Amino acid sequence: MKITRVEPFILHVPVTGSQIADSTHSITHWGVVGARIDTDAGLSGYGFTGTHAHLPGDQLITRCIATCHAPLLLGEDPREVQKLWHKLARNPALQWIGRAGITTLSQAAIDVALWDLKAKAQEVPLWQLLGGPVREQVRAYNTDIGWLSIDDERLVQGARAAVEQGFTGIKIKVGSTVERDLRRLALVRAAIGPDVTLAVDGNGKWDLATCLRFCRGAEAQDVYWFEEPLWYDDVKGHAQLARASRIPVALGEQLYTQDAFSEFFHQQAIHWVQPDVTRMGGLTEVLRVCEAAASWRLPVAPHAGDMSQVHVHLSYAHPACQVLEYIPWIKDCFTDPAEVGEGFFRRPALPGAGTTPTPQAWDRFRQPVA
Ligand SMILES: O=C(NO)[C@H](O)[C@H](O)[C@H](O)CO
Ligand SMILES: [Mg+2]
Repeated sequence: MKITRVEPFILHVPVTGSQIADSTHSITHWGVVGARIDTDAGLSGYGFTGTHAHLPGDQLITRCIATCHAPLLLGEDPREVQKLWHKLARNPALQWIGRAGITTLSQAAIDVALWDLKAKAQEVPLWQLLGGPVREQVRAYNTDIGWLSIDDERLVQGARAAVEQGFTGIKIKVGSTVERDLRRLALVRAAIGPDVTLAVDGNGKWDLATCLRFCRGAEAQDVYWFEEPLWYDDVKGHAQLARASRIPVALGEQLYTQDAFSEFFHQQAIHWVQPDVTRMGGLTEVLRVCEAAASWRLPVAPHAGDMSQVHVHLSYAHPACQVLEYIPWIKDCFTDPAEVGEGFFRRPALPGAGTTPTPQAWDRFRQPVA
């Protein structure tokens, strides 16, 4: 099988309620920035990275796909995923301009498209290609009810509704003021009861002193994990927080390489590992991180930069994965949506990686790739 064409694409898909915010970002659409890879066997694979739908930035990624990565792929066998991952990631000219950033987001779209092709060629869902299911169910936790843009009353209503729908895990955003965030945390804990896991996510906003103050007040609410409490690259700060607080530290959605995770492992600065195929140059590097997490006996909760379209396959197939984020913004854009029923992700049925857009989504949400 040979790669005959690589076509970049951009979809901008509205978020729930037309606008959401965390401590750092406020967005109206999710950017699905990807590549369709065609082959001489008549199969096409799709992969994408996730952005905040900033079109000029998305077009930088698609230009990287079209002019830097695509020429390295034409004529290659798409099933040789490891070889092609290294060919792109270690291309001297591209490595020189970006070992982490736009080049890895561009490569993420391509690597996932290759895994999609590989699974389609074997006519199996990706979880089967990865070794088959290691669990009967993949537990979901709902992030989409916990945005900072949601007022207290609707926050409590949404949390209750999620529990009524069967969710056994919830995550709410923090990073506004400690007082406001502790108040909201207590309201949600009171609303959902003691048995639903309740995580918080700061998206890297606060400094260590603020995190310590928040954690002192939050410990009474049995917080499942404190996600991205500090700046993404601050390994020593996370290590200090992990030692000073009894709330587990989670991070990873902003890390690009296995080496970045390795530093957090070695400094014991992480309890929950949250890699993301849309940031790490694809599934190939995320699999390395899952193996490393397993060797450190740390649980994995993949981040939903893909809105769990691909990570639901990973979570069924990799023993280190324990729970998966649910954000439903883009699921209906795909022929095999990442769906949750009674608190658990449905096991995907179709061949591939869950990344094939529907014709309706393709027509409705396409943006110009410049
Ligand atoms: O942190 C996250 N999940 O854990 C979300 O991906 C971000 O909040 C969204 O991208 C909006 O910025
Ligand atoms: Mg997060």
